[in-house]
Amino acid sequence: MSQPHVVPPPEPGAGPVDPEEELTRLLRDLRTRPEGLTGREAARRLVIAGPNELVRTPGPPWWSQLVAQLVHPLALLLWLAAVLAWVAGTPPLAVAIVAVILLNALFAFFQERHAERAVEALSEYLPPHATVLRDGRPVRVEARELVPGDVIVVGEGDRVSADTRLLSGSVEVDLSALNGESLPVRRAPGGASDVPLLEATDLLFTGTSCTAGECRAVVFATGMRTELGRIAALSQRVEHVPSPLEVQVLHVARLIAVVAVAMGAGFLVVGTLLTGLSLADTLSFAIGLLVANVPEGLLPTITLALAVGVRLLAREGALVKRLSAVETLGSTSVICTDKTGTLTLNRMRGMRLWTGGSEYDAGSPPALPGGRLATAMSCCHNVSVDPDHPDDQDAWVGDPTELALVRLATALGPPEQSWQRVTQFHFDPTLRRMSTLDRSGDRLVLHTKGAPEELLPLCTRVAAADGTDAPMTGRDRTDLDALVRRWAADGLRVLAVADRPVGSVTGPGERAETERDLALVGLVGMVDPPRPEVPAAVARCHDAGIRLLVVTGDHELTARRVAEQVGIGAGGLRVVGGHQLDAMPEQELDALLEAEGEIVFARSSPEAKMRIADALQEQGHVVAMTGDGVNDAPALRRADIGVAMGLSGTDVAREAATMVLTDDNFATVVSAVSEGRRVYDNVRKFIVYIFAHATPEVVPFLVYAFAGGAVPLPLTVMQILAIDLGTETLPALALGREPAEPGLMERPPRDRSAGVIDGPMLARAWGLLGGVSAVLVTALFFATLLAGGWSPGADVGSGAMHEVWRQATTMTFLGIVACQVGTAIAARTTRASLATIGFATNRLLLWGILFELVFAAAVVTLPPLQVVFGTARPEAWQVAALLPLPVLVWGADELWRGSQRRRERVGAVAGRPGADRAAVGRSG
Ligand SMILES: Nc1ncnc2c1ncn2[C@@H]1O[C@H](COP(=O)(O)OP(=O)(O)OP(=O)(O)O)[C@@H](O)[C@H]1O
Repeated sequence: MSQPHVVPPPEPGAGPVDPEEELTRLLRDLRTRPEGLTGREAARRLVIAGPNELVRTPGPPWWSQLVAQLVHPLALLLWLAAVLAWVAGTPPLAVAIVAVILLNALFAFFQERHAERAVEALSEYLPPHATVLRDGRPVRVEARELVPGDVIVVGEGDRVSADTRLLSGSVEVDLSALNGESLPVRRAPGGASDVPLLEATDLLFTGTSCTAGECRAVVFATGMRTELGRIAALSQRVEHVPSPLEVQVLHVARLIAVVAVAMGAGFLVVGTLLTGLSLADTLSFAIGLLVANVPEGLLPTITLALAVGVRLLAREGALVKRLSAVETLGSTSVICTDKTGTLTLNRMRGMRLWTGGSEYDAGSPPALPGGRLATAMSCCHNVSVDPDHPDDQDAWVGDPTELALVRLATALGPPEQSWQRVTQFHFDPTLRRMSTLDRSGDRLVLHTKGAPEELLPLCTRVAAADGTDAPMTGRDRTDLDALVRRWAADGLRVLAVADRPVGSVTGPGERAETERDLALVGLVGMVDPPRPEVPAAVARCHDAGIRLLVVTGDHELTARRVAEQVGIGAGGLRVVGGHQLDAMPEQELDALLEAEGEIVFARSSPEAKMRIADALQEQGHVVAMTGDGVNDAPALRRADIGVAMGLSGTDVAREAATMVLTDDNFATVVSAVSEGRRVYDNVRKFIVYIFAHATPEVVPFLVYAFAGGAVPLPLTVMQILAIDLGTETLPALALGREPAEPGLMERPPRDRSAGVIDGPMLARAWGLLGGVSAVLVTALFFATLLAGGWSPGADVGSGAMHEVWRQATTMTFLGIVACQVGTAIAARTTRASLATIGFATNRLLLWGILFELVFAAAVVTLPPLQVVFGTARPEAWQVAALLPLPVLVWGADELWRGSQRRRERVGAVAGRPGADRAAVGRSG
């Protein structure tokens, strides 16, 4: 025999526990019983043993994160600029650039920490839960409250929250979290004890999940004393994986940096050869171009915008696990949703009843005390009833379908005998039925319920009103079929209920052998009303060009009716049955999915979800897929956005999903898509804003360079720094918080392959906004020079002309600031007019602009800053000349957007709404 595996004592003073010792000894060592602990004892142990939590391994220290910000490629470029400035004999400039690098790194560092915390905080919204016996009763507690000695109940889809030894029942578990092995293994009490701990067949470990079955197990280790805790190197930190958006922007930023370097180097040549400037002058000038073009704050600002999106989504009931999911959500083009609980309320109520050959209204059921239907319904379920208040139906906990059946059974009248469960065959979503084997005295009866299509073929007899069985004839089958279809067409979920006396107990492996030769005892039709908010959410999807597919386990007609009730398939609805889909070749499925209209996939299996997701993705769609069961996990992983249900979903599905809905509501998926679109739009808005300054900063330089010495330098490098890293920062951040633009959910989804930065957007930023600004500030520069008596070629190096030149560069600086105010207001919308969104709807931006103005005023009026930035106090007429600038820049853009909207309307009238709207939606 191998060494016993000894787990450290659960509490000080107690002896070590060997989880594989004989069960009674283990229970004694843990000072517990198969009925578990009392609530008071558990509370006491919690204080001593501490919460059942894994201590997180710390990530890299804060300073290493900060250093990383100092050495990323764009920062290295700035370091290069600083060195060049030093070499060129302009130490103040070098110092200024180093200051910029440091400030920039700090800014990025704090933004990223902020973003990380936003994602980490999500785990607090969704604490794992466990069902534990306390005072002999199953209660649901947070997993952190489990203590050694607790007896927990583990069911299908649950994540195991502590290291435990099985007491009763049997389960299949997925150990992949511990050993990477993805095939589920069976665990049951008993078994050899001389195997490695992880292979013991009667132990369950933290982090594994139950894929089938149900069991009770006693906790022998919690928190860091568990196997998972011991392998504590398993870091649980949320890693920041750059989102596709960030990667794209990084590429563009690098490209721009290369262009900036090329421009700087080019200017070095042009400047020295053509204009006869000194090398030092051209060098500092080239540095200016470089600094002007490098989009320093862009990446951290995007990360922050995504993190803010994550937090807002959490408030709306959608917990997103990855930052990048926010942007993917925005491009969702197909939502595959299940029906029960997502489109409907998942509040089942029995409506109709068929038994003994007659149909009844379930509201006034026949009194059938001891009837076989009532007996079967009250035996075949996993609803838990509070033993102290068995009649309090509101306190019953369980699957809504089963709750409805148990309530109906109670209304029909209590069974004559009391029944004890011997074993059960769990509800299997592929077989669509469940059975229990129950004993009453020496009678052993199998009770089965499930989808009629699955159960009726297994029935050979029908129970008559007097309780006797008659053979099921072909005629019976036709009539029953018609009845099921009639009820389903009214939107009812129909379940068939059957029984069979059994000779002897069979093992769980013999399901097919046991579930046969059944007698049908009744049919039940249940209603599950649609959620009131769903029709509006469906309409929003349709406006937004998002297609909806219902993938449900329910009957075709039931699913069709519910889909129609909420407006799915208003423009054509096709219903595909499970068998039909299974037999469908891939090309046919592709053709079906490519065709117009919406589809209900009824009686579908979890595997079907995978097929559908795959086919849609291959067609270039971005697919959001909802699911709640264990078997849904692969499809949830496969979809672009796997959406699990927080309330009714299993732990396994929640883990596989990218997004968890805390309210299980379809409408929340749609809100999340809208939030994703908003965040993506806002990222584009601040890119437009940040890029727009490049033209007015570069053009004056080019004028200077190509004037061959006749025109003095219109803007100093220090002034460029004051704009890029001073005045402009807060408005850019504020644009990331812009509210959703009208029409956000009325345009088609973004093309999966469309870049965040595209031609039209650059044309708007550099050409329109930047171009107008460049003309205006250059005019202002010349106007100031000419008003001061300057003539081309005049020496501005000293004397009165030097003062005039300082004023002129100050006006270029202030002109760019004023134009950027106009740009910020223009960039707030991509298509809509300012009037439709309202001037004051982004308060943060107004504060940002105020900061910008105060900062600029300080730079030109405070003497120490005047020295640093080479500025002069402007005169009154010059300040007055700045006032129209924001209006002119914004006005030009407003006119352009107006013309775009007109074109779009014309396009819509011409019958090409999609194409044109898509183009406009993409243009910056
Ligand atoms: N607890 C149960 N016992 C027996 N049969 C059930 C039970 N729950 C559901 N069924 C049957 O199995 C069918 C499929 O159920 P399943 O839970 O897989 O899908 P669903 O909840 O109807 O659909 P959706 O995938 O839209 O949530 C149901 O239509 C019903 O006939």
